[in-house]
Amino acid sequence: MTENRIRIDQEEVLSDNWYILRKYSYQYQRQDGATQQQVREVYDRGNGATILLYNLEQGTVILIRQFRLPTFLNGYHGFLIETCAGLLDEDDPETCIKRETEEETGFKVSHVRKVFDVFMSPGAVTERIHFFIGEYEHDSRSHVGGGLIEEGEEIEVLELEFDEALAMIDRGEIIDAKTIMLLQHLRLKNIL
Ligand SMILES: Nc1nc2c(ncn2[C@@H]2O[C@H](COP(=O)(O)OP(=O)(O)O[C@H]3O[C@H](CO)[C@@H](O)[C@H](O)[C@@H]3O)[C@@H](O)[C@H]2O)c(=O)[nH]1
Ligand SMILES: [Mg+2]
Repeated sequence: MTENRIRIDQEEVLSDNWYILRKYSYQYQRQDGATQQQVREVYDRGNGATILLYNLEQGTVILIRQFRLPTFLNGYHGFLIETCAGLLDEDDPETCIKRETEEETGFKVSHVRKVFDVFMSPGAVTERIHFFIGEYEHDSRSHVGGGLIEEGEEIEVLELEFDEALAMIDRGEIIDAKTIMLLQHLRLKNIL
């Protein structure tokens, strides 16, 4: 598989509002050498970062709860439990996640560890999310968190026993992909 099997012929902006939705027309070369014209819509909202904060002594993790309209529209009550996360904007992933951690949870973290990065919805969205873990301490909390009121954020900070968070996946109470992946990562690598 090489890049030269793909030739972008046309790009049309369908919506350029908060983020950008484009329609692409491209030539796709199949494995037998035949070419095919294909059309796909792609949503570009930049890249993001997320972090699972954990405390080794207490055996706890920090998660957040906030309203997510797309989940509400798809039959859920909308108040999703997630790991802290944000869009990169102009920052590198590590700077972004440290900033988001303080904005959303109030904790200042100085050391974070990158674990992997992931395309979360590769059929439709360009976004690649950088995943981190990091230890938090109560005395490094500068405020109660909550996010930015002017951006409409109302973020509830939850401190949970790690085993309880894992049980919440089994009970269907945690249903966000990045959150499940990071909780399972801590267990798989015997970190907590
Ligand atoms: N007015 C307006 N505001 C928007 C719109 N879309 C997003 N916002 C606002 O833009 C801000 C983005 O906040 P961040 O904390 O930077 O991003 P996030 O929404 O938490 O996204 C993170 O999690 C996503 C879900 O897993 C990830 O997709 C993303 O990469 C990132 O990690 C939020 O205040 C959100 O309400 C929109 O269409 N209109
Ligand atoms: Mg966020």
